[in-house]
Amino acid sequence: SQTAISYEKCKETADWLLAQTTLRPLVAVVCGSGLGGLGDSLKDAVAFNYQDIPNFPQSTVHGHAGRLVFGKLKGRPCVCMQGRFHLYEGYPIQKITAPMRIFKLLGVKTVILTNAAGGLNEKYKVGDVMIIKDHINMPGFAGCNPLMGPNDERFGTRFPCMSDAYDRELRQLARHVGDELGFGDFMHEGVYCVLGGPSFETIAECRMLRRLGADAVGMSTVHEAIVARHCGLRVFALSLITNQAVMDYDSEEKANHQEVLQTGKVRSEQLASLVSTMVMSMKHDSGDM
Ligand SMILES: Nc1nc2ncn(CCNC(CO)CO)c2c(=O)[nH]1
Repeated sequence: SQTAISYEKCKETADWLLAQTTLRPLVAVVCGSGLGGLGDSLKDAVAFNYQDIPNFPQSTVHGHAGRLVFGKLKGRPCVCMQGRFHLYEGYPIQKITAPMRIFKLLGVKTVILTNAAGGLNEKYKVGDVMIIKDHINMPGFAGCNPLMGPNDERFGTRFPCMSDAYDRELRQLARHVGDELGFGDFMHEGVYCVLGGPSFETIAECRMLRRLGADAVGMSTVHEAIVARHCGLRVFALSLITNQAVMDYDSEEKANHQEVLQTGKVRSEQLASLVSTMVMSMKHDSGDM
């Protein structure tokens, strides 16, 4: 059901948060499975459990804390979601993406989305990082799109363009910062395909998605990116490759969540320094940070 999260509800939540902290974040970071550590590196942090925030959904997935953390990354005001929401948890898609609209009403300009994903591109190794340059919205093909239903012009236009969803400048910045930090040999740029989950994809589905041009497969991020772009936020997104999707029938490999979380631990501090260095280097003069 497309239970719309109304402008008024998002505004109520944003106003509640604005009353709780003097921080005014310009960047929001969404931490994927096992990448919640990013939120622990915020300075002068003020944290809210999702269940204490009016109209906020609750995290139900192991590896997703369920906290909204306001603080500073290298001196820049940020807000970090430790735990995000997925279709497979049974949430209406508009509940999953409501935080993007709340960030917009908080005055956030840029959203950084991170996730754990399976590698479809044979060049990718477990632990690699893929900068998302574009997405394939499989659920969207079947009408499962967060913008379905009446459009609220106060957020954005009825038919938003998605050909520029993943900000080119921020992708260039990420590649530059990655090279500076010596991460170049495990960083890639590619196409992320979202599926509903919670079952991992079959071998036939992996082979099909690869043929369709996908480099990584996951169960999140795309819905948030669409809603963020609809309301005019800049979007940067990256995937931590936590396993290689199984591509041939005689392979013994089996995707599992523990492996996803384990890989997240290995890379999370490097991802934290990539993201925090990006946040520090983002343009501020023109104020469209
Ligand atoms: N093959 C494969 N590997 C993956 N690693 C992480 N994810 C994203 C899904 N993450 C879930 C389960 O770990 C938790 O949100 C996937 C996926 O969907 N497929």
